[in-house]
Amino acid sequence: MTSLIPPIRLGVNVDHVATIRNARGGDLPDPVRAAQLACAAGADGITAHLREDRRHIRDSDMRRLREQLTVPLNFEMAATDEMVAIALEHRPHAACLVPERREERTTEGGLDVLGGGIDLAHKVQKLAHAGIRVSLFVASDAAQIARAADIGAAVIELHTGAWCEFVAAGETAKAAAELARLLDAAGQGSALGLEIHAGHGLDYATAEIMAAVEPVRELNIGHFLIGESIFAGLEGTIRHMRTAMARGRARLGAPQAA
Ligand SMILES: CC(=O)[C@@H](O)[C@H](O)COP(=O)(O)O
Ligand SMILES: NCC(=O)COP(=O)(O)O
Repeated sequence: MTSLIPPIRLGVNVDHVATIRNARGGDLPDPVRAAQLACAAGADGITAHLREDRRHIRDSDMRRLREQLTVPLNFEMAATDEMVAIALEHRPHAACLVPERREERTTEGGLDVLGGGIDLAHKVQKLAHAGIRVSLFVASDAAQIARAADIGAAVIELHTGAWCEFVAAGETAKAAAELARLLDAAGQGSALGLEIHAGHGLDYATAEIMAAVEPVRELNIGHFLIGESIFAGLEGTIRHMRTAMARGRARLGAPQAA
């Protein structure tokens, strides 16, 4: 019997290989080498976020990733004219539009799709017309998700950061409430015809849980994988993550409790 469970992809985010490189300047460790190793170990795609302040990924990294990778490249970018021009130059497989604040330590909250108005809609259309699959990085907010579908995004990536923080802090009630919001958002987005991705702050345990959410088709994971690879190596870490995701996905095919 063939399985009807849709597969789930793993996108490996190599930003924080560049963070370590940039701590000393120079060229090592090379995020492109990490991307190639990640692919050899089972990543389905690579994600890189070219921040406006270039704190980790550099313009030359984007160019080299685009030239040297054979798997899909997911270019995370702020919704600015500068980043749209760079995306149009490199034509990655996907562009994920994310909110960006210079003073933040990492991406806080989702993109304000409603507040982005017609300007954001035009940017989405421009990228899509160039053959780039457009994803919007959003919070679990029904109005923002509805607007993402209205302006022609193909994908939403749900921000799992708050949920992961509650899980890590042992705040079980808050974690359960946030997970319920993520599940609702995944269901809503899928019903609107959007492909659903999820990411931010995921580790083995939280990725396993997300992999068991049927509409979720891709997880993008970086900080945990790069950190863990110090202890277990990048290849071993990615294989371990794939096993955790497969275990979560397999639950969809298991008999459900009455
Ligand atoms: C959009 C997102 O959740 C991640 O790609 C994140 O931006 C990783 O990079 P930072 O750690 O710089 O936020
Ligand atoms: N879009 C999320 C991503 O690419 C990775 O986020 P993180 O695992 O580095 O927090």
